[in-house]
Amino acid sequence: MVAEFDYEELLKATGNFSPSRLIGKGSHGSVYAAKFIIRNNESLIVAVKKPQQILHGHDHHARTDDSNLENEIRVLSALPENPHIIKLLGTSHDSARNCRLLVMEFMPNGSLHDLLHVAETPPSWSKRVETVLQIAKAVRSLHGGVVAVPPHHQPYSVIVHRDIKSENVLFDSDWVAKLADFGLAVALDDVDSASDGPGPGQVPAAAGTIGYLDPCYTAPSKLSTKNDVFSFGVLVLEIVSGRKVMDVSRSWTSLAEWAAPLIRERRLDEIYDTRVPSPDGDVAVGSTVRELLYVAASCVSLEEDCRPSMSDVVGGMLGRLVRVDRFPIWMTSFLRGVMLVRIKRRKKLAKRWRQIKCDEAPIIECRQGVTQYGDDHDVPKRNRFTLRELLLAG
Ligand SMILES: Nc1ncnc2c1ncn2[C@@H]1O[C@H](COP(=O)(O)OP(=O)(O)OP(=O)(O)O)[C@@H](O)[C@H]1O
Repeated sequence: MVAEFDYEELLKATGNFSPSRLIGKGSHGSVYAAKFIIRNNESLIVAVKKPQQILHGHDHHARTDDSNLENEIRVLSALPENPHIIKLLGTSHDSARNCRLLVMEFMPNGSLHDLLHVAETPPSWSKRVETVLQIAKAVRSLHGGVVAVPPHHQPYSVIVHRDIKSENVLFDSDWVAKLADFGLAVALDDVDSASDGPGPGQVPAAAGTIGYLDPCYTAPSKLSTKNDVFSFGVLVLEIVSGRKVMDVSRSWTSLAEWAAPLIRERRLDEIYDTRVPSPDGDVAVGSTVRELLYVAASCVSLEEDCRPSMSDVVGGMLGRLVRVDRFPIWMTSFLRGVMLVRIKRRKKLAKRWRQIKCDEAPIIECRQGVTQYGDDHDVPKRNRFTLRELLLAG
């Protein structure tokens, strides 16, 4: 059940949708910050998305184009909560324009696009790795890859986002990345793959953003989760290289076309973002970033069947990547060493690397030959270790 916000209150909270409250504009709508005073001068800021007005006919009368926004509301309200997917807070009805508005959590730290291409300080390698993993988890959950669905959630349809790009990855106040803009998303259960064309229940026309768009998605009937896997691969290349996905000022125009041959020839250092020191300066970070590029190369393969599923991507990353965000690299490497020693001693654990927990904060997630995927809470307790336990076991 989606909460209903009073339109008059939204008007007040956005200063009548004042331009000073405008935080972003897309091709389908404008997003405003709405400030509510809750109690004792405490305020809560939410983001409100309003559909675009388009000029229509000879007399150029304004008409509201709310089809994308209605689609976004439908998809977001059907999704279970996920820490890496933008949270829908509710809707509101503008009776004058006869359209609905979407109210969602406010993401104060802007988009990944701005962090990569506009911010003065480019992100560290650890931030990049963390963001890739968070987005991979978000897309995996859309594709239905989460095997352990909490009991209060209904199983849900496979959803293809169709517009995965750095502009649609937003950061919350803790710099956690979340996937946003579900205007083009399609629930595969809702469409009849036998019938192309506009209208409810029919497969929508192919759509997406140039540069991220899967070249195999040439007709409505080619709609599949593999389209998102391709866009995700491009996004990873963008994150590692710090380059824009389309750049007409260069000899190449598409990032995927430029990077894929370099990865095949193992010329990975030519792809790294040169604004930050090479990741190869640290063994753990270097191998992690190289791993990301191999994942990206398989995602942007022109053979759809060669692309991994998002479950494979997340599982592979959890199995091989070292999370370097919470502790210095030397500490994660040290803990990895300690864990290896313990594994040798305890044959029982040898085949089942899972996760090292440090005072309940996961720092290394390792899974080998294990096909069960899921978030941190899915990992059985007996395979968790605290820092104290590891040091005592040393
Ligand atoms: N919850 C939010 N918090 C903060 N800023 C946001 C939020 N949602 C969107 N924005 C900003 O508004 C911009 C436009 O939003 P969005 O991409 O959802 O609109 P759109 O019309 O669907 O875009 P597109 O042209 O990609 O279809 C985003 O790029 C982002 O900068």
